[in-house]
Amino acid sequence: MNIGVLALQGAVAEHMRSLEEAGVKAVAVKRPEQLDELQGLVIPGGESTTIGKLMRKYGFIDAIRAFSAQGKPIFGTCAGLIVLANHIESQQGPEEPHLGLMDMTVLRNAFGRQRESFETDLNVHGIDEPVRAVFIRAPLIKAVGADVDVLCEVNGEIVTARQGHLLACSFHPELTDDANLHRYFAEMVKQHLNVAG
Ligand SMILES: NC(=O)CC[C@H](N)C(=O)O
Repeated sequence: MNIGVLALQGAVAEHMRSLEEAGVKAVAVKRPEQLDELQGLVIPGGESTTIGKLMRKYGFIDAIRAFSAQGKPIFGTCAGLIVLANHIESQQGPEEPHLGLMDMTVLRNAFGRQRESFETDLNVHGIDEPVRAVFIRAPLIKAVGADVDVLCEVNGEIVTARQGHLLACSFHPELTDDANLHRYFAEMVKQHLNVAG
């Protein structure tokens, strides 16, 4: 089982390390053709506008939509969550969605004003151990569609959600040495492989 990490911009090496820690072979994805050999994909944190631009430039938008249409799991963290959302808002107003795969409204830099970054332990539904999370100019999920399950909230704000084979969190799980959320994602990929045969 190979899981790719979209390697256009952002925390790529850290996600690869966390996946290896979860017992999975991780691959840095630089070309859309590589997706054919992969069973799951992580879209890392970084800067969503930059990641979106590079995805358009290198032909990743249609390729990742086709990957998702096969039911292959995708995990977006922080900017990666923004890239997955079908509605994006910022302090300046609405923005064009990038992949538009997950039915949710996200607000960029939502924790940015009060505190640029912070670290905390979270209880995520479906994971027994606490998940160590680092928030860096993090987005929050303002609203989710009927098919989306909320897995974690901080002070009443949604920070982790799942829509079937799509998982998204507004923090950086890869900047800690706990790989609990990566193990959870690896399990989603294994389950899809079992169903797909
Ligand atoms: N740590 C992050 O990925 C921050 C996301 C970034 N603030 C954005 O809006 O794209």
